[in-house]
Amino acid sequence: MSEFMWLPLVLLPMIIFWLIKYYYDYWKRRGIPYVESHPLDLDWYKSAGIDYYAKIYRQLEGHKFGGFFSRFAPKLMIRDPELIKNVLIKDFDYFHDRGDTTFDENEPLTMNMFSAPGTLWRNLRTRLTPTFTSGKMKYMFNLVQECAEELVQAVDSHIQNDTTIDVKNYVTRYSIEVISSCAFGLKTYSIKDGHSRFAAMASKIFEGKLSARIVYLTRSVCPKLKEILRVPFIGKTTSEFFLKLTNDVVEHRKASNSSRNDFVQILINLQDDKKMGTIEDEFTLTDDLMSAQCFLFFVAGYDTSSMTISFALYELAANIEIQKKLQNEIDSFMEEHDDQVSYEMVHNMPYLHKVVSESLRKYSINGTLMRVCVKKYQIPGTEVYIDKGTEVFIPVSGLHTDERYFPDPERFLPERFEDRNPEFRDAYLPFGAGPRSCIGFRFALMSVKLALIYLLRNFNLELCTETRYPFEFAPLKIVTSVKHEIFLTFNKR
Ligand code: HEM
Repeated sequence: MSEFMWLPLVLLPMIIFWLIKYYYDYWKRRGIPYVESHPLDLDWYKSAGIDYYAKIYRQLEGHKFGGFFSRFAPKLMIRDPELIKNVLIKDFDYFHDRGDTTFDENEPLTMNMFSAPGTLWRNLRTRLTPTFTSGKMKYMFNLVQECAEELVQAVDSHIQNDTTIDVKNYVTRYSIEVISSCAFGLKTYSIKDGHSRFAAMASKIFEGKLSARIVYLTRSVCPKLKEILRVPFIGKTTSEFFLKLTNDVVEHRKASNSSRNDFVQILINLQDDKKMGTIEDEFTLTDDLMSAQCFLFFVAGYDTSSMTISFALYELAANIEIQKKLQNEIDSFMEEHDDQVSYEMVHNMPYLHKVVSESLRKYSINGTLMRVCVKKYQIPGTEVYIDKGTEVFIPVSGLHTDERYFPDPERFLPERFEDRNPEFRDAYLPFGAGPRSCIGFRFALMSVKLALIYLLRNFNLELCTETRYPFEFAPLKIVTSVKHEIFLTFNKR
């Protein structure tokens, strides 16, 4: 036996170590400030986005941008509000894709506006923008209002026996009802019953099963793998449920020649309108694409809105003076309007708007915005180039908790939205910014504000012994959510 047999045993680990080090020195080699990392650093897996991106943001303190590693791959974080505006708005042509690796032409539901790249995204966004105008929101106002009334009834009957309420549970049921009603034209009775097939399917999408996490991870580390592995991102049952649901609703509407003021109707009209549905660039709003957009409205709208309402309710219970001030505003508006809530009224309540804005600041619903660089880009004012394919992150939760823009960031202070200077404005990104910002923000504000108006008009809220704070945020979710219940005491006013 050769005396050098041991050599590979020593050399191989050294080579592997060197290759890993070389890979993880990606940002160092490029002369860009960065956060040190290694393959065993699994912070991205263990922490919630709201905490994770704020931590990286703080680690890059003093730099306008910097590199980090997440999901075993190099990413770039842009910290400076001026540069962020360039990425999101001015130089949008370089960053029009989100780089969402869930997009898959073989999986109809993933072909939605959030995940779609390039031309498909542009086509969808252009066609669907008119769906979200104030005019269209007004049509849906009554549907959402009905849900807010049901929410009050459900809370009212709960507190007959027990004044302690898990607000997260109730407002999730409310949000499911709102979206199922406005996106699919369906009554699910989830507020009253607490259980519905729709709600069960919704929880399946978000329950973060290990298999879904593995698929998501492998796709984000190596997008090519999806062609080889062919494992669907959305489970078969969920996928079939939502595809059939939209098909049934569409067929029923067409067959009965009936119509309703909801998203599915707007999409049916869009499909029927030859000028809109099929234009020169041969974009056709197929049935599958239509289902994918309804599914997206549901996915994008239900957790985001319910968590926003839950956080606001918690803060109102924790800050009784703010709660009283908001109740006074609601009461005086109701008196002025003969106890009738209208779309205009909801949007003209200044203090309510500040309370919602502050909740969205303190609890960033998305810890980060994501973009992918689609062609080589020079960062303005520097000699640094971002390569095509680089994933770019905008650290919303970091900006929202930066003392420089929001003094005393831990404090819930709606008054900070009184006179917003431009610097403050640029650092505030709850709905993103630019052509790819949240298309549903008007709808979201309408449903969040209506729930708050109805609940505060009818109940006084207080913290109770079961209220858990600080919150423990759930890891690996796109939407910031709390792992546990949010208990509050409700008393009839
Ligand atoms: C409080 C509730 C909500 C919050 C905080 C929120 C936040 C966001 C954020 C941060 C983005 C990414 C923006 C960017 O990358 O610049 C986004 C995208 C999106 N949101 Fe929302 N959202 C909410 C509710 C809704 C609702 C109710 C809908 C639909 C009914 C909706 C539909 C969408 C869609 C379709 C996109 C993708 C837009 C595109 O890529 O063109 N969102 N949302």
